[in-house]
Amino acid sequence: MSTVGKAITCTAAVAYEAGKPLTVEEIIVDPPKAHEVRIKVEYTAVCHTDAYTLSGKDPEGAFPSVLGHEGAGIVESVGEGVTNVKPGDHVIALYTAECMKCKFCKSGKTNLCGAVRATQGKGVMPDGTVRFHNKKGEDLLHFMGCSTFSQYTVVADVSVVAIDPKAPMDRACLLGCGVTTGYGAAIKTANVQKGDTVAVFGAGTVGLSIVQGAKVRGASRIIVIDLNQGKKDWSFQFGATDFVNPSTDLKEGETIVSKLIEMTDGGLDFTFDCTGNVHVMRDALEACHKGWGQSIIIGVAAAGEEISTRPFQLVTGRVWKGSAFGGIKGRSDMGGLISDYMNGKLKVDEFVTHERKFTDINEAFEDLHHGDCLRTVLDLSK
Ligand SMILES: NC(=O)C1=CN([C@@H]2O[C@H](COP(=O)(O)OP(=O)(O)OC[C@H]3O[C@@H](n4cnc5c(N)ncnc54)[C@H](OP(=O)(O)O)[C@@H]3O)[C@@H](O)[C@H]2O)C=CC1
Ligand SMILES: N[C@@H](CCC(=O)N[C@@H](CSC=O)C(=O)NCC(=O)O)C(=O)O
Ligand SMILES: [Zn+2]
Ligand SMILES: [Zn+2]
Repeated sequence: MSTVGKAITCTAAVAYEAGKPLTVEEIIVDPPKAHEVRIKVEYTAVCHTDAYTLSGKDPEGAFPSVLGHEGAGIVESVGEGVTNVKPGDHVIALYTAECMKCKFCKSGKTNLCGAVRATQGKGVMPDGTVRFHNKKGEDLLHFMGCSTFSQYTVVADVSVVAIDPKAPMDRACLLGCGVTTGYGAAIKTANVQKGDTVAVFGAGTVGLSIVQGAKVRGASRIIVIDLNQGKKDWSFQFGATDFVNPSTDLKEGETIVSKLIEMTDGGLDFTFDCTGNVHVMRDALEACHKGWGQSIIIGVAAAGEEISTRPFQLVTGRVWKGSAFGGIKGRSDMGGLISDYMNGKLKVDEFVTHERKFTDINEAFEDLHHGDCLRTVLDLSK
C-alpha cells in the first residue's frame, strides 16, 4: 500500500536529554510539504558531531530531537514543487544545503548556503514546524537539516542530492560528512598543491580524509599528530609520511610546535585542526610557516571556547581560516566525489571499522570513544 501523502510510523533513535542515551522507539513522520523530501534512510554513520551535540556542548543543541547527519537512503515521496529528486532516487542528505540561488550560493566564494540555515539551526523545517512526533504526540526537533537516526526523515529539497544508484549506500553515507569534510578541506579549502607540506592534528575520519586529499595532490610531507598511538598505522595507510604522538615523541624542552617547525625547515604550508581542541588549534596555527602558512580549523569546539594566539603570528603572514563540509557544494560536487570513490581514487570503505544494527545505536556512540573506531555504520533495516 502506498505511503505517499500519509504519516509513516517507524523506528527512530530520539535524543530526549543531553548526556543521556538515545531512546529507540516508534515515531510518526509526517509527509513532506512543498519543497520537502521524505527519505527512507537505509544507512547512517555516527559522526563525532552527533556525540558533541548529544553531550550538551553544542550551543545549537536542542532536545528532544532526532540526531544524525551522515546518511544515505531512497526517496519515498516528494512534496509539491520538488524537481531535483524523485521517488526511488538514491540520495545523500546534506547538512550544508545548496539552493543555487541565495547570496552565498551565487557568490562563488563559499559553500555555505543561506536558504535554510536559520531554521535548520533551530531544529525546524523552513516553515518553522517539525515532521517528527513521538507516540505521546510531542514534537521532536530535526538536526542539521538531516536527522538520519530515523528510518524515515524529511529534509528540504535543497538539502538532498541524488547519487549513482550503483554506489553502495552503506559506504556512500560517509560522504554525507566525515570523508567529504576532510577530503574537501585538503583539495578545496586549502587547495594543497604538489610539493606542499601538510600537518593534520587528529587522525579521525576527518583528519585521515585530509591525509588522502593531500596525498592525491602530491604533498611532499604529510605529518599526522595524534595522542593515540593506534592511529599511526592508519595514518600511513591513508598516505601520511610521518606520525608524531606528542605524549611520547617530544624530547625534553621540545613542544609540538617546535618539533614540527624543526621537521619542516621553518613550518608547514598547511595545518589542519580536526580535534576541536582550542589549544591544538593554536599549536596548528603556530606550526605554520612564517609569511604564508595557512591553518584550517575544522574541529568543532564546545560552547564558550575561544581561540587565541599572539597577533604577531598573523602579522607575520600566517593565516587562520575555517572549513565547513570541506568547502564542498553538496548538490554540485557530490557526483564527482561518488565517481572518485567508484573509480578507486577516494578511499571510503576503509573508514568503516564497525557495522551494527540501528537498534544498537547507543553502542555506536560508545564505539566513537574507543581508539579503534573510525566510523560505525548502522543498518536502519535492523
Ligand atoms: N567543520 C566541519 O565541517 C566538520 C567538523 N567536524 C568536527 O571535526 C572533528 C573531527 O571529527 P572526527 O574525525 O569525526 O572525530 P574523531 O573523534 O574520530 O577524531 C578526532 C581525533 O583527534 C584525536 N585527538 C583528540 N585530542 C587530540 C589532541 N589534543 N592532539 C591530537 N589528537 C587529538 C582523537 O583521539 P582520541 O580518539 O584518542 O580522542 C581522534 O583520533 C570533530 O571535532 C568534529 O565535530 C566533523 C565533521 C565536519
Ligand atoms: N552548532 C555548533 C556548530 C557546529 C558546527 O560547526 N558544525 C559544522 C559541521 S560539523 C559536522 O559534523 C559546520 O559545518 N558548521 C557550519 C554550519 O553552518 O553549521 C555551534 O553553534 O557552535
Ligand atoms: Zn559530521
Ligand atoms: Zn543558497
